[in-house]
Amino acid sequence: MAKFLSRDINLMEFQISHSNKQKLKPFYDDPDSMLPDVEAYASWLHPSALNSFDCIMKEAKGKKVVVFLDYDGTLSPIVEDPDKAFMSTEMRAALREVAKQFPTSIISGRSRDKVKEFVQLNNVCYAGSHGLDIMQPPKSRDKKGNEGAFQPAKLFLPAIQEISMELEHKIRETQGSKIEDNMFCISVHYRQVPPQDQGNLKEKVKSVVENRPEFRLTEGKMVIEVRPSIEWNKGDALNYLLHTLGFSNADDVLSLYIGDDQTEEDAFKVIAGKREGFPIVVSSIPKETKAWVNDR
Ligand SMILES: O=P(O)(O)OC[C@H]1O[C@H](O[C@H]2O[C@H](CO)[C@@H](O)[C@H](O)[C@H]2O)[C@H](O)[C@@H](O)[C@@H]1O
Repeated sequence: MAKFLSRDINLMEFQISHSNKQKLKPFYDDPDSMLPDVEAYASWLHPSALNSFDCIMKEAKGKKVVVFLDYDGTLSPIVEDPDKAFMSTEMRAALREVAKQFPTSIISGRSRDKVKEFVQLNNVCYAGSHGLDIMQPPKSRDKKGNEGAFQPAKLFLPAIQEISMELEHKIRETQGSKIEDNMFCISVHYRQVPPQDQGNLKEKVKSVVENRPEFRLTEGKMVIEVRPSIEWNKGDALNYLLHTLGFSNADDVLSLYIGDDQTEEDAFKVIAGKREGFPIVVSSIPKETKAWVNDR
C-alpha cells in the first residue's frame, strides 16, 4: 500500500508538521502557534485518522482511491514568512510515492505556480487560488500535450490587479503587513503586524472592496483574502477534478481530502455529502468541522 496511507510515513508526517507548529513562539494569538489544550483535544468527538486507519483501509479495498491535499499547514508547517513555507524532503518523498499510486491533486489558496515551485513534483495535479486556477490533468490535455488550465475567474484579472495596487498603496505604512499575489486572489497577511494595528489593517482592506460587489473577503490563518464573488470554492474544484479525471459517475471511488484551514470545509462538505471518502482535518486544537477524522 502506498506510503501516504501508512501510519509510519505519511500520517506521521502530519504529526511532525504539528510538532513544528508547537515549537513556534506564540505570535499574536494565532491558534496555530498555541500549545494545544490536551483535555479539550481528547474530548473532541472526531475519530483519529491514525486510530481509524484500519477502517479507512477496509473502505478503500477494491476502490479507486483519489487523493486531494491542501498545501499550507498540511504539506508544510505554518511559518511566519509565507515565502518560506517549504516542504520537508521527507514529505516530498512521501507525496511522490502517493502520487505514483493514486491520482493526487493539491488544491491551495496560493497561486498555482507558487505551489508547484514549493512542491517540485510532476506527477501531481495543481489547483491554485482556492480552485480558481486548475491545471488540466494529463488525460485532458490537448494533442500537443499543452498543460492548459481551467480558470473560471479569468475576466476578473484586470480588476484584481487594480485592487492589488490600491492595497499596496493603502497598507504600505502598516508595519509587518504583506500582500501576496495569488493570481485570482490576493492575500493580505497580518501575522507579523502588531495586535493593536490588525483591526485597522482589516478596515483598510475592507474599504478597498466595499464598493466592488464583484469581490468578497474571506479570512484564513492571520490572513484576509480578496476573492472574486463567484460561486466557486475548493469543493467545486474537487468535483471538477474528479470529473476531468473520469471519476464523477463511478461508484467505486474513494476520495481522501486532507487539509487544515477554513476553506477546506467546502471540500469536506462535498466528500461527506458523497459518503464515499474521508475528509481529514489537520488540527492541533479542537474546532468546528465537517471532517470525520483528524490527524492524531
Ligand atoms: O489553501 P492553502 O494551501 O492552505 O493556502 C492558504 C493560505 O496559506 C498561506 O498562508 C498561511 O501560511 C503561511 C505560511 O505558513 C502563514 O505565514 C500565513 O499566516 C497563513 O495564513 C499563503 O501564504 C496564503 O496565500 C494562502 O491563501
